[in-house]
Amino acid sequence: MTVRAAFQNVSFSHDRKTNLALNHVNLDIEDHKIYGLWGRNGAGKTTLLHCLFGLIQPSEGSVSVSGSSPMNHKQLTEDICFIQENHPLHPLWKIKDVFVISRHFYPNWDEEKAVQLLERFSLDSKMKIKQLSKGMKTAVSIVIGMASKSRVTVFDEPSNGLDAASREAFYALLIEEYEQSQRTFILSSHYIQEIQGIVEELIVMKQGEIVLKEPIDQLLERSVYIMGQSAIIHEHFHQVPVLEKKDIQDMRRIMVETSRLNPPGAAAVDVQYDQVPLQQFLLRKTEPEEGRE
Ligand SMILES: Nc1ncnc2c1ncn2[C@@H]1O[C@H](COP(=O)(O)OP(=O)(O)OP(=O)(O)O)[C@@H](O)[C@H]1O
Repeated sequence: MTVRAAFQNVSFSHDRKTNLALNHVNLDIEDHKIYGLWGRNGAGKTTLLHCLFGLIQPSEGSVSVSGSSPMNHKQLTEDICFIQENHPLHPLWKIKDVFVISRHFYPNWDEEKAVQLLERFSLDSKMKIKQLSKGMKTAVSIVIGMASKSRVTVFDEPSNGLDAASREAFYALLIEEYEQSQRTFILSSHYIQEIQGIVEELIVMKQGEIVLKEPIDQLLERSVYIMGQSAIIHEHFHQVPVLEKKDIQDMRRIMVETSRLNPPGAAAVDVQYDQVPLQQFLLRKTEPEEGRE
């Protein structure tokens, strides 16, 4: 796979103090993948995306997109499109004006696609931005991202304000576009349940660091609940690192990572295994250290 963008040992502080919003981040973004970006509030996702888009310069390390630094690099707009949450659109513009501006901004702009997608969201190009609801504005920004044809397209909280039908339309569009191109998409979202069926690989941040970058299927497979009699769980799994423990009367349920799970004779033990909802697993994985059991 071709690496389209790379972070090498990137650190960044907003206040030029020791408080690092990005802490020695190393990350490769490959061509033709759908990534999810997840982290708790303040984890560093926006700062990471701003570095990728060249809006801020790392205090340390380097970022490259298609081999060049994205800082003040106008030509890179064909390689990267960043659709922010509440993407800034002038209230007096009509949607068709937005398309004219986008055509100048994105060298690979696909007007036919833009018009087609607008219809999918039941929007009229003559409508002014100020006439649009929150969800309709989000839909316009999604159309920009899709029709930009940029190699790396970032959608920050892409379903902001979208109703169920529009969300479904967005994810269907994303898959269509992904299948017909070599594009890479990054979906930054707090709603992991919504994106987990779409993304191939998940990047998880905690306190400025990348704590996980893994195919989503693998993540789902290796996070398990083990349930059984407390005494049995204790006897057979007391050496396994536990992410979460719950006792109900004489029964115990523990959350573990299977990659670390190798208890002797586990197969013969009378316990039940269950898949952990991804959100629960991620919450435990990103818990502040002192909050962990
Ligand atoms: N303009 C700023 N000035 C000072 N500190 C900032 C600024 N923007 C962000 N930070 C700090 O940088 C860290 C990372 O913030 P960032 O906005 O990148 O997180 P995030 O993961 O996008 O959070 P959220 O999910 O809440 O949007 C936080 O500790 C935050 O307090």
